[in-house]
Amino acid sequence: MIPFAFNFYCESLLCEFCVSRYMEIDKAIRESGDQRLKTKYNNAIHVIQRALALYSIEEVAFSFNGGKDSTVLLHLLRAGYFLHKGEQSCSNGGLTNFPVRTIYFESSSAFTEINSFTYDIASLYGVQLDIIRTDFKSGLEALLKAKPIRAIFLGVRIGDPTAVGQEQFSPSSPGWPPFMRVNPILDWSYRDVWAFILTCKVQYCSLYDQGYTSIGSIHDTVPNALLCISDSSSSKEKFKPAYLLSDGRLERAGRVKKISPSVRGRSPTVANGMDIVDSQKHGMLTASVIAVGDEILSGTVEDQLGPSFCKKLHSIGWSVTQTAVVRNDVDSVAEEVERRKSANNMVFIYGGVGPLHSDVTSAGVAKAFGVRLAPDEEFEEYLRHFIGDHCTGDRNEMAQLPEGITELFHHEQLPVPLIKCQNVIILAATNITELDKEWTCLLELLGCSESLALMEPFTSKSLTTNLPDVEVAQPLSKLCLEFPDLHIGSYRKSRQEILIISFEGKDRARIDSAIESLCKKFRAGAFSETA
Ligand SMILES: Cc1cc2nc3c(=O)[nH]c(=O)nc-3n(C[C@H](O)[C@H](O)[C@H](O)COP(=O)(O)O)c2cc1C
Ligand SMILES: Nc1ncnc2c1ncn2[C@@H]1O[C@H](COP(=O)(O)OP(=O)(O)OP(=O)(O)O)[C@@H](O)[C@H]1O
Ligand SMILES: [Mg+2]
Repeated sequence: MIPFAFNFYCESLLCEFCVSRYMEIDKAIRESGDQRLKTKYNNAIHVIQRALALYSIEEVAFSFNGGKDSTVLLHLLRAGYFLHKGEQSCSNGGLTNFPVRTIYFESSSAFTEINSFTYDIASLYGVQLDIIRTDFKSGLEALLKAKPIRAIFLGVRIGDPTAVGQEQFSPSSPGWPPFMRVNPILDWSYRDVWAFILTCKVQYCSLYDQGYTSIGSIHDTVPNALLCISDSSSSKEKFKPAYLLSDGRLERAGRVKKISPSVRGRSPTVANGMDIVDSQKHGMLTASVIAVGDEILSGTVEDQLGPSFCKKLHSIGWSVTQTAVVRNDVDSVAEEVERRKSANNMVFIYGGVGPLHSDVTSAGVAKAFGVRLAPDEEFEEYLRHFIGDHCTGDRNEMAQLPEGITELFHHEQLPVPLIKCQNVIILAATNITELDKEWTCLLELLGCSESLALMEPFTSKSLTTNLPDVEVAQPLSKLCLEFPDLHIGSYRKSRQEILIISFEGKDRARIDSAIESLCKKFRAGAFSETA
């Protein structure tokens, strides 16, 4: 171990010590016989060097939190910076301290071990920490206002739920302050991370020796049960170290799912804190319909599926609370799905399904649920039948589906199964004919289940009147308050034509009472019922 005091000597003596200190990682990797690790290392160093060529040192920052991934990244950045600058900077005496601005979002719900490891490592390697004590978004907003930062290095890896849709260089999401996210270890696996740490013999947080495999906050993280050594004689459970986890895909098994208080303990199909069975009892099930397509937003293509889908849902007694069109962009899809899935019993989404770069719907749904995209063998098998073998390969993007939340529903009329991720159904339809077919299959497959229960149909009546809007407005708003179980709407076909007032609900008697109540407020004959 290099003593902490080394920093002081380094200021004046430098060179050889510094070179060896910065290059010890590079040397360890090159001397190891692990070809895969060498490739991963070279790729990561390449990304770092590219970022350092694109941005000045004042324009980059490193987001460090003492976790294993950011620990790996710290060492890669040290090596990458040295390789980028070459020995010349060492003779300038510039490499004593870690040169990249480093930010740490300190939180009271962090493990004390993580906190102290972060501080210890910072002093050991001369890392000046900028401590931020607000949430990520506002912290970054303030930081970017105060400093010229344009790119931030993160230890995000492809298996992380937050990595969905990201590449090695990914601009921050819409709604976040603008910066480039640089993810040098995006393509590293869990095993690669431990191979690096063990090969280079670098320190890591002690929690990883106690069975923790991925560390969030004290409220959502426990040791990974897969590493538990059952010991019946002792009341205290013991765990093997994190690097012994054989299946890296289960790295997050110790992360307790984040559940919002209103949803805790309820079925995943929840609307406004009321689950589908409650909603059914009250005779109202709600859905949202989301279309994904830049071409709809630019007006190049008219969305015909949305209105048709609303009619179909309405015909089985469901209430559509919202339709939306979003861009072909993972974050836009994720944001909309996240909002809609907790406010409705079901969400239906179409567009952006397929193998093209713009087909991001599955990724957006995965991100909304905080899970990753993973290859789905069953789905791949269907695709193979449908498209042929040329669609498969190492990375058949189309066969990647949100992990752990996806159910496939196959119907003989459909070439590929319908995809359901908890209360979100992804439709592959691209035109009305395909939608009609998918809808028929959906009803056959799910019409008897809670997911798409057939509800009592809506019934409606309309009145027309010559009365001016101003006269009708107030009594009509009062009526809406008196009959909250009805949809009472009013519209005209043009400014010159008569006003139409529509009443819709599930109980015809209630509609009749509402009409009677409105008519009573005006002279006889003011309204006439339309057919
Ligand atoms: C420096 C930094 C930048 C981030 N940028 C984004 C972003 O652009 N978009 C986004 O959705 N989340 C962003 N996040 C949030 C992370 O994706 C993720 O939500 C966060 O690390 C919490 O992860 P956890 O839920 O696993 O604890 C950022 C976080 C950090 C620290
Ligand atoms: N509190 C934080 N402060 C600064 N950066 C953070 C913070 N939380 C997350 N990050 C950034 O996001 C990255 C991904 O976080 P994540 O929790 O997936 O990885 P990790 O903490 O490095 O390792 P582990 O998966 O074992 O927890 C981190 O490597 C770091 O760059
Ligand atoms: Mg972590």
